[in-house]
Amino acid sequence: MTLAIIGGTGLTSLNGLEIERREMVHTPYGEPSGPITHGVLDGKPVMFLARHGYGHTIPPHKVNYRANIWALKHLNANWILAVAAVGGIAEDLSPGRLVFPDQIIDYTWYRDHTFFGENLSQVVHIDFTQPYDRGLRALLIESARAAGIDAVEQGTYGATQGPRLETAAEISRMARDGCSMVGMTGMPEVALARELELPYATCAVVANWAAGLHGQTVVAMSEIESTLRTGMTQVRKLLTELIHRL
Ligand SMILES: CSC[C@H]1O[C@H](OP(=O)(O)O)[C@H](O)[C@@H]1O
Ligand code: HPA
Repeated sequence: MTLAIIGGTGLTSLNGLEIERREMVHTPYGEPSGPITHGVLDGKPVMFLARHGYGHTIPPHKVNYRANIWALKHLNANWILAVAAVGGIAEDLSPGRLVFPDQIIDYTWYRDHTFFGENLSQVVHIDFTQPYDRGLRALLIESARAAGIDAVEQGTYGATQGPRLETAAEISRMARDGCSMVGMTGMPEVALARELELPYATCAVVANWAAGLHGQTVVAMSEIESTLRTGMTQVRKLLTELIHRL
């Protein structure tokens, strides 16, 4: 049974991964973000894919989400753990914290968002009431507690189009909508995983307060980068616990 990890901003490689090989998969939907790395992490088989490419060259609206998810399914991944950087909207989502979203609102547009859009013998509507896999989320929560990580165990991810950051007014609207965090890659990734029946959960790292919050006049990329560096050390600790529970 193999865990696939999709690494986002701040996670283009996995510390401690014993790499066995890298494999490029050509999919009916085009090329994934890069080769899939097969290896062993803490004694268990793992696949790793850098969402924005290994040199972080693919912006969020240009990621080929369909090719990425299709490739992981094709390689027989059993679970997908997505690692993502987000801006914190809710009071408790301060920079540096980990959060495991349980809901998502899609504000993206014009992305290839379904495998069921063409060449069908009948129309398919998947259930998406609970977008994230309950079992994998439960393991994330248990793993964080075991690792002594003070993670926020639920929240609503608002997925924006990017690549620009949001205006203060957009963040106010998202807060009114019930979003507790904001990122640019949550959709359509999680929906595509559900379409292919791949259990998927997200571990998000809060990189910054979202635009306009807490008296902030600009969102500084330098601050985001340094917060993510420490956040990813926590993610690595979490992975050790998670892997032994799968
Ligand atoms: C200000 S960084 C924005 C960038 O980081 C997040 O990427 P990912 O979800 O892949 O970690 C966010 O969605 C944006 O793409
Ligand atoms: O403030 C943000 N907005 C959108 N995506 C993000 N990813 C990290 N921080 C942010």
